[in-house]
Amino acid sequence: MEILEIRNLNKSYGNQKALNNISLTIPKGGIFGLLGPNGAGKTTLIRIINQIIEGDSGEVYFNGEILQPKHISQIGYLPEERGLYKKMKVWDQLVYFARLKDMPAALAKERVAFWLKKMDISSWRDKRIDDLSKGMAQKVQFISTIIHEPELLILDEPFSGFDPLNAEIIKNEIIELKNKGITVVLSTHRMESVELLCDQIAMIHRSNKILEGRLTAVKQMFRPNTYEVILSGINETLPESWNASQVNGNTIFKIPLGQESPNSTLQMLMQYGELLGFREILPTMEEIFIQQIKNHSYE
Ligand SMILES: Nc1ncnc2c1ncn2[C@@H]1O[C@H](COP(=O)(O)OP(=O)(O)OP(=O)(O)O)[C@@H](O)[C@H]1O
Repeated sequence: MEILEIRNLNKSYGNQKALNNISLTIPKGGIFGLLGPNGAGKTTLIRIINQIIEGDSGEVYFNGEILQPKHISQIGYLPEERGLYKKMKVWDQLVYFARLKDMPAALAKERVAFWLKKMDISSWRDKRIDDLSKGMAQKVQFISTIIHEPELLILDEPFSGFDPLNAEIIKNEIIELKNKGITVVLSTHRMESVELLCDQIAMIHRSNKILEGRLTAVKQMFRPNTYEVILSGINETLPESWNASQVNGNTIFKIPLGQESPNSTLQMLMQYGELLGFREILPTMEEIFIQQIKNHSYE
């Protein structure tokens, strides 16, 4: 079952096309990476899902129903440009946001106390936002996004502004939310966090969807069919084309798989020395991202 289905969505700002006939299916549960270079159209799509702006044509379905205002309370949105009331105190602000999302007052207070404690920031409850550092305010904003336990969480660059320790805390919170069954849409330029967190991805470039699929399938799709080999105790001269190098007393090189099966390649390699390592090299998301953007930039 999908939580969001986007069909043939179009949006232009004047002459500037921001979304060109985008169709996407976001399954329930799991973390969905929405990727693309600057200006691709990601924020436009996220704003349409959050009903901040409307598409020109096309449809968005939430849990099988046409997206409508009643769904807002089931969505949590952490925008890239953060927005907290600077003069308001942390506690008042979080309770206010929870109430805006239809939470009863007693439950809202209970949840705010729970999250302040969980994030280890209970001592900040009476501080005003403009007395917090950027990273501290980000933590408060993160809590404001998840306080009403939405079914769908949309996080735009959730790690920006955090030091590595706090980024790790946020990452673990995202994993915990996913494990509770919450669907997360993660928009980020940090490919290492996509690699770590996402089950599925879609890539948008110049208003068009250029790639979609499970992360593992996408990585398989772009595998270079190349293996990394580590040998020690070489007893036969290696072919020059392997371009072997010496690292810590071992010989390391890459070979293409070609027509041979991995087993017969292994047997062939064993003739050359003691085989310490043999693994398929899979492309990183960073490599796939850069390659895809380059490939689609000349169309
Ligand atoms: N309010 C607006 N008025 C006019 N053009 C806009 C507006 N918002 C976005 N655009 C244009 O629409 C296109 C898509 O922008 P969008 O903000 O959706 O991209 P993005 O993928 O979120 O980029 P980034 O990664 O930089 O945040 C861009 O060409 C942008 O200049």
